[in-house]
Amino acid sequence: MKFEEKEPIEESSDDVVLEPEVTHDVVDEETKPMLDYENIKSSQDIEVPPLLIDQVIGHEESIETIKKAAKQRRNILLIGDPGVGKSMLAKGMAQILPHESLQDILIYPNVEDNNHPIIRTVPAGEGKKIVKATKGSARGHEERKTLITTLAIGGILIIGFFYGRILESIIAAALILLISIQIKPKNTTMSPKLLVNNEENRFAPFMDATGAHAGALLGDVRHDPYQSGGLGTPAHERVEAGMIHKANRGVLYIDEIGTMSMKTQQELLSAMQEKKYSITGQSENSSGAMVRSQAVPCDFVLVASGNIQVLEGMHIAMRSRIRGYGYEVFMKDYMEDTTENREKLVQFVAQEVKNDGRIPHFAPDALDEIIMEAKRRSGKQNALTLRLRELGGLVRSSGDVAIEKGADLVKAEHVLEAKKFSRTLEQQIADRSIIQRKEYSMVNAEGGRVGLVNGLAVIGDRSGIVSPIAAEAAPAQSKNGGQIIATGKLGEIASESVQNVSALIKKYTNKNLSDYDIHVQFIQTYDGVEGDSASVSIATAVISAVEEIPIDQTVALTGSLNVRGDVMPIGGATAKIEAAAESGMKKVLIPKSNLKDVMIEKKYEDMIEIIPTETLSDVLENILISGSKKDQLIEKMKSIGSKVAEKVPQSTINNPTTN
Ligand SMILES: Nc1ncnc2c1ncn2[C@@H]1O[C@H](COP(=O)(O)OP(=O)(O)OP(=O)(O)O)[C@@H](O)[C@H]1O
Repeated sequence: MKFEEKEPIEESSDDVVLEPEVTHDVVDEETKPMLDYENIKSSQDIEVPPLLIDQVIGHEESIETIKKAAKQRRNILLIGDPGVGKSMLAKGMAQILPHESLQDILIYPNVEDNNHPIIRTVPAGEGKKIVKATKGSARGHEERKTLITTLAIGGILIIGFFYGRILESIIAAALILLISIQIKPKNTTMSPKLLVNNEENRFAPFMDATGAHAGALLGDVRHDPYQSGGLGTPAHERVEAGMIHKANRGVLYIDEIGTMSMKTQQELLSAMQEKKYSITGQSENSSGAMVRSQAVPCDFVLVASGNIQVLEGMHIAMRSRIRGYGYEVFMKDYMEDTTENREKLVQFVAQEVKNDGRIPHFAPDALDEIIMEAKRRSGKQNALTLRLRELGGLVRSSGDVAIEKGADLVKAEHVLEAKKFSRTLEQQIADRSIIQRKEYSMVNAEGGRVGLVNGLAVIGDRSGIVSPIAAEAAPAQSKNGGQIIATGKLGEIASESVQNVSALIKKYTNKNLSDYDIHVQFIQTYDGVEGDSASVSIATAVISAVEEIPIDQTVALTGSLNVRGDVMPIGGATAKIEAAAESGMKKVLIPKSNLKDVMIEKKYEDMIEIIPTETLSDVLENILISGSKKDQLIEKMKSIGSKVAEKVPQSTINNPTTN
């Protein structure tokens, strides 16, 4: 890794203009800057590329595909997590589509069939001129008509007064006025409406149709209550273009396309196929439904996006169309932690500051802090998160703190303060639950207890929580064998875990779980707690209950157990370890394969010992309180384990899969 190979600060510090102040409690590398900031005093010195596509960070392959697609005008399906830059890529694509061929779309009345207005396309910028010219000449006619009418009425009234025929002259004047209102110069009724105007567009249009209803997407015709007697607004004046038409020769972007109704997707599909789509009133009860324009061009590139579940709600033909005439792109949620990518993150900060326009630029120590946060949020040792919308939130709130403190530049301390108060809801719930649990002594951080284990879970994206699990084993009540009774919100997971470990328990303890009724309870669980990583904890609690060996309450644990007793990797290792430390635990057992993901804050390093585990026997050895029962159990497990290892080649044993 380039970063690992970087020289330590001692050797390069002479060259650093602004040396990062180390006033904070970040992980390991706090004593050396994350980057060599030799030539920059702050993020202000970083050049922000003018084109949006060049501002997208960490998605080089996706950008390549987008560029290729833009050249050939292909459709794109972007699948990825929220906030990784899907809509940014789509906007960027619009900027690189050829814009010389943009068109304005005009709609004209149809003298032969009023309800079937005529469509005409002209080069961008011409539309407005045409409308202006016809409106100008119509205005001239109108003015002449008003002048003639005024003169005629005035003349009649004067003659009437002169000859003493006042009543007759007023009636005649009123008649002339009525006739004049009814007569519309041909130019007024025939002047077109500019349906789509691309006059001032420097780039191909980008239309975000996310959540748009059918009318907004496909176009609509307004209702007109005064249709009879020629008093109503002419049909062509009531026609409104849809986003598909405004996106003509540009990009139509739809996020979460799977949530769109099948009917609308079907219509969208036919618009994509035909590249033109007539506008009609979307409401059946409206007079607009009688109007149907000539086909309006809608030659757009579709960029659809969403997370992987979006595919379920997507019309099969729509997906096939994208596959056949475009590309599917799966976007990454992290990038490798290299010097180059760290530099890109600095560029990202510069972009966010520029786009926000209200916050100061970032000093090198604050940039370091952002890079460190990107590392932590990735949840992996050698990675940087690409969920940049959320990281952008931290950039903005750090800027707000700096402004509040009257600082010219954002410093590391401002980022650290922003991190404290811009915690997610889940983090706040986790914090509060730790305090609450301490207050009510719900988490045991001392002594030994049979059947009670301090499991660890994650709520939301990255907030750890200690989740105690209690198990009780009683002789089976039914002749047909024991039951697994799991209470709490994770009942299903508990049952599955107990079933999975029953073979192991039989093997290691010679006890048949079907002779027992096993009660498992997740104490005080919250909605949204993920439970995959609870299986090691459940197995430990059950074995402790069955064998009556107490569990060390100063130890917390996490890990996923397979049916052979191997401890498999889990997610959110860092958050879980930090939660265990916050709750007063002295040790934490984590899967060995997760060691590389651990990036706990410095302050926790002395608070808790991290013990890697590979097998259930490693776990039990470290968590059960010593005594003859424990020694017997561990010995047995080890002897069985070594027999298995002798029979099965090592390569087949160590074949972990991620849960
Ligand atoms: N890869 C990236 N490079 C630079 N900035 C990014 C990137 N990803 C996200 N951002 C920042 O986050 C903001 C939001 O990103 P964007 O709207 O493109 O995300 P998204 O993937 O479309 O999210 P969602 O699916 O929730 O709509 C962008 O405007 C930009 O400021």
